[in-house]
Amino acid sequence: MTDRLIIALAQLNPTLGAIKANLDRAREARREAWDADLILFPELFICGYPPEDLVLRSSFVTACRDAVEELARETISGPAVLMGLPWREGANLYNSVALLANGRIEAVRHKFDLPNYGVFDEKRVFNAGPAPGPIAFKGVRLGVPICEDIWTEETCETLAETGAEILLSPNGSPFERNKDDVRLNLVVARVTETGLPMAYLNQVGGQDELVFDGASFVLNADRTLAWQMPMFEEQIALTEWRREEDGWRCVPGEIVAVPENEAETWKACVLGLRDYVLKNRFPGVVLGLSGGIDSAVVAAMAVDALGADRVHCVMLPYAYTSKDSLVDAEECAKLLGVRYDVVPIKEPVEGFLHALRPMFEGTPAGITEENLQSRSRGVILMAISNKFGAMVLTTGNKSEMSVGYATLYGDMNGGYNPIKDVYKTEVYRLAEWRNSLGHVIPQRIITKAPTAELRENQKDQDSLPPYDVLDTILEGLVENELPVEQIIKNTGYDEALVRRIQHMLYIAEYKRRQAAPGVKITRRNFGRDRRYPITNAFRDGR
Ligand SMILES: Nc1ncnc2c1ncn2[C@@H]1O[C@H](COP(=O)(O)OP(=O)(O)OC[C@H]2O[C@@H]([n+]3cccc(C(=O)O)c3)[C@H](O)[C@@H]2O)[C@@H](O)[C@H]1O
Ligand SMILES: Nc1ncnc2c1ncn2[C@@H]1O[C@H](COP(=O)(O)OP(=O)(O)OP(=O)(O)O)[C@@H](O)[C@H]1O
Ligand SMILES: NC(=O)CC[C@H](N)C(=O)O
Repeated sequence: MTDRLIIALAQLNPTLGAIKANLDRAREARREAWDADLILFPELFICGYPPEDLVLRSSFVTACRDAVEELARETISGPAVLMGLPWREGANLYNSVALLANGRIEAVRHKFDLPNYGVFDEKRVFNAGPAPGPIAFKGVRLGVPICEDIWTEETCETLAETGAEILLSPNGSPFERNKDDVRLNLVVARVTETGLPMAYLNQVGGQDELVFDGASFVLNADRTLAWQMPMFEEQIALTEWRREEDGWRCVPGEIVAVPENEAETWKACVLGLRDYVLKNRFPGVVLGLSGGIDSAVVAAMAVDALGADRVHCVMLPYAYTSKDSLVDAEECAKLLGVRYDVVPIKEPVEGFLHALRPMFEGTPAGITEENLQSRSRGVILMAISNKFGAMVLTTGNKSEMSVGYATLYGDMNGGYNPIKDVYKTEVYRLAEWRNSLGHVIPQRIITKAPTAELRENQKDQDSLPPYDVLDTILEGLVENELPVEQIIKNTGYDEALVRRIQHMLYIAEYKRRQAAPGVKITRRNFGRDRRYPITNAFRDGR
């Protein structure tokens, strides 16, 4: 029995499905933490989280098991390992953690509480394990509740009742604004109920729409914070634990400051974008830079994510593109230091109009002709992507995605959208915040009235309410699922307006189903968090 343990917390960024690379990263982490007794990895680290239906493939589960067996053999020397992997037992498949020590897999525990809400679908692919007991390691009983297991009381309570002395929780907990506070409150509750200290370890990195922020921490039994690890960065923390009269205590270590508000959102968008591009092996990104706020913010995020030399901006002017837009786009590209090209779309637009003239003869010009401009830009950006390999970024913010204010197969073209879950009012705040670190977005882009420039003197506010009004209504409808009547009562807005926005939101579902994925930053992103039918005749109170 020991009275001192060094436990390494490996807050790392796995690549989903890259089992060999993740195994190598685990080996490297073990070397870095060679003096530790034990190294803890995030939930399902060997394959990355969330593996979704990949775990339904027996070859995938076998490859994970083989990799973990290989690592186990190496634990003849150096630190023991707590490693997450999918674990098959007869007909059951569990989301598990294995203790690797003395050259073998010494113990396995399974996740008891499988999350099945929001973005999570674990009951679809995993079986719930039996209530786990502690794992004995060097004479210390370690409780290993896996992520959702700490979101309810039962697992930690069982672990405490069956003699656990320290709680070590591996997590795959995706980012949402202010979620670090939610997690801290949960851990405070579990620590209070059990009287046990807990190390909370989270994955870091982007995985499709999800961003894992890390922000791991250790809370002692007296509820004092012993460690706070960084957000959005890898780190291996060597935490020292001592047995004292009233139980185990983590010796206070580093407490790093975590970003908040715009800084937190910006970093999440940047990390989500960076990992999507790098993990899918694109050489860089290309986007249409219009001289408007959305594309300017996306370009700045892309530069922060990938470096200026991997970002290509293209201005695609037409008859309605103003002189200011041309000047602002060029200025923005200069400030960002990116490659900038101008490709006029007059000829393609006129080519389409010419081809359609016999059929369209006598019809009034309108949305159809406006969309041809957006679609010509979309075709050109995709051609640049095909030719040079860079992925197209699409730039629709959450306000626009909500009400269908974007052209399908036009400005909706693209592989990824870093601001998909960011409302327009927040896009402005992000631009101001980013400029406070270094001027990259010309001020006029932030102050001028938003316009799609698809016809003479067009302004977004011709067809939409002011964005602060729109965003308030949308937050009620999307984030909070409030009844229309409640939103009218809360805000005092015109009933017809709120009903119109609800209608626009519902009839744009078909567009969102065809939209590129983008970083989730809210409680309810358009993706897995909010699964509305496309064919939907329901309207509140009608
Ligand atoms: N339920 C459904 N299921 C499947 N498909 C459906 C559908 N309803 C319509 N459609 C199809 O979709 C077409 C309409 O969609 P679409 O072609 O995109 O065109 P639409 O939504 O009619 O027009 C685009 C809108 O976005 C605005 N816009 C465009 C570009 C940029 C910006 C900006 O500020 O960023 C704003 C523009 O002012 C206009 O209000 C229909 O013609 C039909 O083919
Ligand atoms: N003249 C243009 N040159 C290059 N890209 C353009 C141009 N106009 C539109 N785009 C692309 O289409 C997207 C949708 O733009 P649009 O100007 O229609 O509305 P927006 O949502 O206000 O965007 P932004 O604020 O970037 O202008 C832009 O973000 C940009 O990527
Ligand atoms: N992987 C999990 O079990 C995550 C679920 C948990 N509620 C979280 O977001 O942290």
